[in-house]
Amino acid sequence: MEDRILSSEAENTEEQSFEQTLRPQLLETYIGQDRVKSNLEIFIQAARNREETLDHVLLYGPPGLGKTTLAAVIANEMGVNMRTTAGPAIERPGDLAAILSSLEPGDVLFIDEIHRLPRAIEEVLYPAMEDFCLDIVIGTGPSARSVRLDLPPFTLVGATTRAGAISAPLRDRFGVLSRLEYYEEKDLVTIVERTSSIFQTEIDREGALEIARRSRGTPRIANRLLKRVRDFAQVRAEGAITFPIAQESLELLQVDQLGLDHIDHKLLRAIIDRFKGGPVGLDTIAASIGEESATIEDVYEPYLLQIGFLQRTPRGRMVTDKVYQHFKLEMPQ
Ligand SMILES: Nc1ncnc2c1ncn2[C@@H]1O[C@H](COP(=O)(O)OP(=O)(O)OP(=O)(O)O)[C@@H](O)[C@H]1O
Ligand SMILES: [Mg+2]
Repeated sequence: MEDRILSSEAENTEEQSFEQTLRPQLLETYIGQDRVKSNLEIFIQAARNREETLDHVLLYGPPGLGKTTLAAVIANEMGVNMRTTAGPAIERPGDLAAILSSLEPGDVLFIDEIHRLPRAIEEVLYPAMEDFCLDIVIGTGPSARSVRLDLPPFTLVGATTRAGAISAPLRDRFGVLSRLEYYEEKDLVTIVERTSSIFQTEIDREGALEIARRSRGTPRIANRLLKRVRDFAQVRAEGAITFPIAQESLELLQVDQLGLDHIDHKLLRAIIDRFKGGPVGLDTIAASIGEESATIEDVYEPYLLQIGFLQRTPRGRMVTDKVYQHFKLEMPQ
């Protein structure tokens, strides 16, 4: 997969530490996702009033929409500490048992990429989530026996980009399932303005709007584009970001007006030029542009489906009228 300024995944550790400084800490400063937020607000308030732990929460949705950020916000709002781990980091049941037994009462345990937990480890989680206990087998063979250990009450917050990959028994043990959506333009404008003020960079409304419009509904991309536009503004315009500055620098970065780049163009043009606009099977498209089917499905396609540029049909993918208009092409008969 190529490097891509519009990738919705975090690029490297430098970007991760940059993001860390931009994370809102409270529900009030967490922008957008109103439906998810107002539900959580009620559950958090209720749990606090009863002096109980919050129900286990599963956060799901595409990369860069704020799942990790929201997990930390939940812990902050509950006034507890958060322990963080990730599905692929837990290799043996004992690893998870060690983490669970080191929690303090009320803590949030955040498991990122929870769909990648091995099945044998998932099974350790079931009694932990349900009854706050661990079943440990001591010894082997005929003398083996199972011992039950109590755990402090805790809240599991799981995050995943692939809700469909989570097993039903695990999914059923979460009391709160929250799906994060692509952000509306107005919320991305607020995010861009907030980040600019943290950067102490001047930006006007039209400049912020132009960056928001090209950010594919994703705060991570909005912040990344802002950072590049800010560099451009410093060199060309004494630092202030205006509409023409944003527009010019995003053109240079080859991000088009809808936030599409050369990879999106390549994919869409291949369907138009080689397959008459579709329908065409995913594997055929993948072979024709030299990409993995899974990459197209998980990384390239979701946003194109979201904006109604692609459609999934039983016979494969099809481009829509909007794509012909966007490329100023004649619709085929
Ligand atoms: N609601 C929000 N308000 C303001 N900034 C946000 C919001 N959501 C996300 N961000 C910013 O976007 C960046 C990415 O968010 P985050 O890392 O939480 O996404 P994620 O969903 O966990 O992504 P991944 O699936 O890759 O783990 C962070 O820098 C964060 O500051
Ligand atoms: Mg994350």
